[in-house]
Amino acid sequence: MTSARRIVVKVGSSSLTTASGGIDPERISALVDVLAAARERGAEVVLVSSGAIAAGLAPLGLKKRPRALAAQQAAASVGQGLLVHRYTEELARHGLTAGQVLLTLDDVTRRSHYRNASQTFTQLLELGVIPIVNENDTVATTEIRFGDNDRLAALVAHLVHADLLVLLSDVDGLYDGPPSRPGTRLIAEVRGQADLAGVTVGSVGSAGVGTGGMVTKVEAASIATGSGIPVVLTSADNAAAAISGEPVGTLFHATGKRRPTRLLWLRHATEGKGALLLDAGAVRAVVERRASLLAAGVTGVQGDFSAGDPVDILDPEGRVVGRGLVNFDASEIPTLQGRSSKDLKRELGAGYEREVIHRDDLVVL
Ligand SMILES: Nc1ncnc2c1ncn2[C@@H]1O[C@H](COP(=O)(O)OP(=O)(O)O)[C@@H](O)[C@H]1O
Ligand SMILES: N[C@@H](CCC(=O)OP(=O)(O)O)C(=O)O
Repeated sequence: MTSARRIVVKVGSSSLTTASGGIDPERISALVDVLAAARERGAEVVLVSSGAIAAGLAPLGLKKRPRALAAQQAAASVGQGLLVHRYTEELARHGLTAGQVLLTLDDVTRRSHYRNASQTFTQLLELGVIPIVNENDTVATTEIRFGDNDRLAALVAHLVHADLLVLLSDVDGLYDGPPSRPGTRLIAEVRGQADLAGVTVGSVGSAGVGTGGMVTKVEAASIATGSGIPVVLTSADNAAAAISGEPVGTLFHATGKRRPTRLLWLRHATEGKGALLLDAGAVRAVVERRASLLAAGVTGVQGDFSAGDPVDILDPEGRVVGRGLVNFDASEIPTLQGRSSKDLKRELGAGYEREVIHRDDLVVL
């Protein structure tokens, strides 16, 4: 870990705000000092920072995080600029440059968009810029929202081929139960699911500015470690130690190997915009042989989706067995289902010979 060259650091709203809820410039300044020191040692750093909504509250005269999505989006719109301005000023003290990257789910699941995001990160890092990432809250509707920056950070870590993901929160690690309960103990290392068996993972802390609490952090750790990236979860006060590889907080060891990034997004970040029902033979082909899904094995369609959208695939009992990017609109499926590719080509033309979902665009869940 001491040799981590490319590090994604995620900081939560709870670590950036004052007791009264606004953005705390001193905490941003302290974090930037740590990131600059890491850069000085030759590490490349990507920062995923929450805090746009929190930063927008005071200028709008709001006392706490609003409930309605539109009001949160307005707060984020006001706050994001202020937040990035703070980072830009603080990084400039160290002669460093900030670059803002705002992502929605749609930006990274569609193949062309995903490539754009990847190229942008590569270019920014080559230029020595510190990318500051957040969800594009102002345009993210429920369908295209990640909803929490913990998962976003895990997916970004994978996208940029990071060696380490550091999740900074207002708690110094994962405890075996919500730390407000007396007697809970810090878990220093997690080597796999078994180590989480007796752990009660609770929701947001007392300040109420964060989203998702420990649940989304443990999920993020599982996404990252499952594809070969170790994760350190600790408080922002321990950021320097965590980035330098000192044993602080909770270390989640890598458990799996790297997989194609786009499929990781498809598995962990998307929800199906509809569903395709499969017969038993198609389920076997897709799940066991990892084959493409052909029209012949489709028995029904649910929902209203367009070609390119993620859809769930269901077995004859209605259980979700996979998710993929579909090649046809929902309205076209009834004409195609149950028919062989040859048949479709003869009757409808060569454009209809293609798979309903190509195996490269499909994950088995
Ligand atoms: N098992 C647990 N271990 C540690 N913290 C927990 C646990 N269960 C719930 N929490 C709560 O999760 C909170 C952190 O999540 P959150 O408020 O979403 O922070 P952030 O803004 O950093 O994303 C902590 O303040 C803590 O109270
Ligand atoms: N995108 C939102 C933060 C979403 C989020 O996950 O917040 P947090 O749980 O504090 O990391 C914002 O900038 O306010």
